[in-house]
Amino acid sequence: MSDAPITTRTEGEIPAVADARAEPDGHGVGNGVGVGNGVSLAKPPLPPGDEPPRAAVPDEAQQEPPVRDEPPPPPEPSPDALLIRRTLDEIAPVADRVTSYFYALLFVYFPDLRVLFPGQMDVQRDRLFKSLLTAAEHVDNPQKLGAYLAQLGRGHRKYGTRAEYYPAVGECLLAALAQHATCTWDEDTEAAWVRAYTAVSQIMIDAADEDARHTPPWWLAEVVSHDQRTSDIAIITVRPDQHYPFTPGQYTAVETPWWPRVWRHYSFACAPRSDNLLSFHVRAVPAGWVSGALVQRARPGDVIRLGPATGNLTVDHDTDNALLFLGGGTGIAPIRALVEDVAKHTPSVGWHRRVELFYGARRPDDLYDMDTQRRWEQAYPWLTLHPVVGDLPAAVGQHGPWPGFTAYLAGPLGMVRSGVAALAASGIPEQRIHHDSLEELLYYGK
Ligand SMILES: NC(=O)C1=CN([C@@H]2O[C@H](COP(=O)(O)OP(=O)(O)OC[C@H]3O[C@@H](n4cnc5c(N)ncnc54)[C@H](O)[C@@H]3O)[C@@H](O)[C@H]2O)C=CC1
Repeated sequence: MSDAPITTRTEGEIPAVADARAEPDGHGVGNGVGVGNGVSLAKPPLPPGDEPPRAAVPDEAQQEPPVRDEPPPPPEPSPDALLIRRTLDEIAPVADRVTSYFYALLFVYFPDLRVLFPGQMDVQRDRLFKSLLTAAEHVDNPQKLGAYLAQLGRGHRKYGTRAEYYPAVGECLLAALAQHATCTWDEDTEAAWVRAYTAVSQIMIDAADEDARHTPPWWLAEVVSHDQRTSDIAIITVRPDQHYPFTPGQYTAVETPWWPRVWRHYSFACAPRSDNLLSFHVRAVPAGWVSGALVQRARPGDVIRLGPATGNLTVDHDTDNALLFLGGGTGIAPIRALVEDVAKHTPSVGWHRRVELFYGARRPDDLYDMDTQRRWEQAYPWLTLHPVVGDLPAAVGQHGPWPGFTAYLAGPLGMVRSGVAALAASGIPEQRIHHDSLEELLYYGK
């Protein structure tokens, strides 16, 4: 690999992230279908997967014509799901107004709950309401929904959420919906929402209770180093106050002492280390409360809070597919963790797994992590590094096709979106393209 980064032509500005109502991706809650009797969730449908293996047949010509393994049609939505979606369709054009009304009700009728929310109700406010709606919308997809809600319930422990708060939130949610879905709201709809909300909150409460048996709601972590890489990017290393379990590729929520109750997500930039230290790559973005504080203010000795690790951007070590890693800007952080993870699983001699690593930035100076990657390139014969200045997905597409590869992407939402399209076009099936939930990426690192 030559030292010179690949430079791709960008036609004018790279399109800004536009769609603030991104669909959840495969790691999210999926495509709600099925039953939904309110308090218990239905048996999961069979998971979609690769084409199932066909039995060996000595002479196919003598057999019955083979039955093609078509995916089964999605089950019919339940009556409750239909009613819930009807409400959601009606409120979609006025979602902002419904959100404001919901919080106004919550804080007027339950003022004690105000302290759970940050002073600035920007991102957090959107997230709570979106999560509620997402969960309600997908109440029929028990397998993915169950995992999503359990994660949500566990994640809420760091906010100080308690079981007794759920009815208050539910009451205000339904009142806000009833007030704005005037054409479709009726007794049956209300009953469907009550059943859905009861089921959703019970899963969250149970998951939080179970988690509380063995895990703290948050971790305190002392900053041990602050390495300013560019005027707006820093690599921050922290020491949690107790063992912090996570898998390479995951992320966590971070709160700084300067903006209490404002939590933002950052990926771990390392695999678990024997000294228990964790590192994060942070770019201070405009109007970024937490990112600005971490880059401009945090210094060794400061103490931040961490939520539990979450996310599914993890490498499967039971297969030996070649790996294609795409890290855009500070999105290189989880990719770093994944490369360390692969290195740990790679014997020093003999078998190895091929890794193609694309690392992109808008300007050469923004390739702030080249030192580490050059070291890797020299140490790991199985790794090929492709630094890219400019449009990363276009560069990856130009180097393709990539049949047989499994891909991992991390970076700006627009890059991940167009990266997925470029990889799909270059021969990688959708189920082998991994990235964090697009909805989550909206709130990353702000
Ligand atoms: N798990 C994840 O996916 C992680 C995501 N991030 C996110 O990554 C982002 C990194 O931002 P910066 O460092 O400012 O990166 P950046 O804006 O400098 O872009 C990095 C690379 O992505 C390309 N790119 C950017 N927007 C694009 C678009 N719309 N279409 C195609 N290519 C595009 C750029 O050309 C460049 O090669 C942050 O938004 C952060 O929140 C950060 C860490 C982990």
